[in-house]
Amino acid sequence: MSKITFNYSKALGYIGNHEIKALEPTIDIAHKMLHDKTGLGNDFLGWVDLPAFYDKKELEKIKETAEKIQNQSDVLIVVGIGGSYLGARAAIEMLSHSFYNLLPKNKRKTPEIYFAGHNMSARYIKDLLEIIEGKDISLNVISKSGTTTEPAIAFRILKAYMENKYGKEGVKDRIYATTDKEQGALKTMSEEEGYETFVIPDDVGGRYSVLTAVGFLPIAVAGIDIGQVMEGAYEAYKDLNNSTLEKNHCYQYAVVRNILYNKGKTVEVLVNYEPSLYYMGEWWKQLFGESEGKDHKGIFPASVNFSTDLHSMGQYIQDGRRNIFETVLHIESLQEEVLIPQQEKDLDGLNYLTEKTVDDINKGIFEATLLAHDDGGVPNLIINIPEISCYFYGYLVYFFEKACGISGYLLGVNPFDQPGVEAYKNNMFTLLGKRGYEKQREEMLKRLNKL
Ligand SMILES: O=P(O)(O)OC[C@H]1O[C@H](O)[C@H](O)[C@@H](O)[C@@H]1O
Repeated sequence: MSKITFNYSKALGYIGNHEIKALEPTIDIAHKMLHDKTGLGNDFLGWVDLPAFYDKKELEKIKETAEKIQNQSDVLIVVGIGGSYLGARAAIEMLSHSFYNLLPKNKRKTPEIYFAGHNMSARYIKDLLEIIEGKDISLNVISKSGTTTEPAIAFRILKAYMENKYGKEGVKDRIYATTDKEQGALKTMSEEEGYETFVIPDDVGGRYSVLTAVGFLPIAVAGIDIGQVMEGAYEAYKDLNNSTLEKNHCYQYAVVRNILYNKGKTVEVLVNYEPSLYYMGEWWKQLFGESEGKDHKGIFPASVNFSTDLHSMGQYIQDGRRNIFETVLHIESLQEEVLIPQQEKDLDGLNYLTEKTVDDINKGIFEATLLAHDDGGVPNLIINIPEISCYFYGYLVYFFEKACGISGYLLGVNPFDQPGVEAYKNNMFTLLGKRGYEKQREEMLKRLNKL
């Protein structure tokens, strides 16, 4: 089976192979820290061996429940935020029809899937309630802590809506909770209300949790083969379980991005040429942003969608401040073939392209951009993905998770905590008047010119 590979030849004008070699001993240490669980954040390394030692019974239970949801409902609502949302959305967007929810019933045997709890927009919730009106609904609420405000509020609203529709007894069979095995409000509520629960292992943090029930239940409901996803992750687990830089493309990526960072390339832009990879970029940003952005350091992860953004952000990348490098998700071969039709009168002057497919043009844009950005002073890293498939989704997820862990250790941070996200939460609780947060309220209201 072909593999995901890493190519940094378009960064060699900025870094030398000797610099990569010089990091070999450090990489060996970082590898051991991850595998022997001796580094910072070692309580959260359950994801490292997950593809080899995952709970097979749980996976079967997920498949059965997914089938049940497919049969019982027209719609699945997935409530979650951050790591309890992005991985599933990335998989469903990458591996399903581009217009999945709009497909007619005879073309899509699986439920429509909507996400909630990842924003606090009244408008979004109103519109969602309108779109699900008259349809049969199942809901998967996902929260590791079980206490995150946005999904908890969205769940409260949707739970009330569902109880009104199906009764308290009826919803027992339609609400599925994915949370900690014993802690948190969601766990307590699920026990009290009698919801079926799925467990997020203690030692797997939110942004590393897509290969557990967190990602797998919604992904399976969409009709995606989660066994194949795990197979891909397992292959990555085996391929990347060595610290030989020459062989380990994932570690090469971690090393190269750190060398570039140390040379002032502080922004990494993840590039895709397939709209279905948009949420892969969102997932990747959380993974790297929360893992590395701390102690006043870390690469700023950004993402762009080409060729759309070549007509907007392309200007900045080509010509703006030179603190950027790009990492391109390059899909080597696409199944879909769309031909460019010949026209008798060549009014738009495009007849010279009629021997080519749309994907040929997309690849042409990729190669042209690669050279242009190289000329413009932007190092380009390429991650070659043989094709868009469940298997390579799993492989890619594990590739990035491991690169992120290693990269964080190279940077000297704990890649498995996120202390920075608490700041806004504390302010919010204070301002909204949560009990126990009264102390700074007055001072905060003054700062907002509300007193
Ligand atoms: O799964 P939950 O506990 O609800 O957390 C959801 C998300 O919220 C947080 O604030 C964290 O910054 C994220 O790392 C996490 O993925």
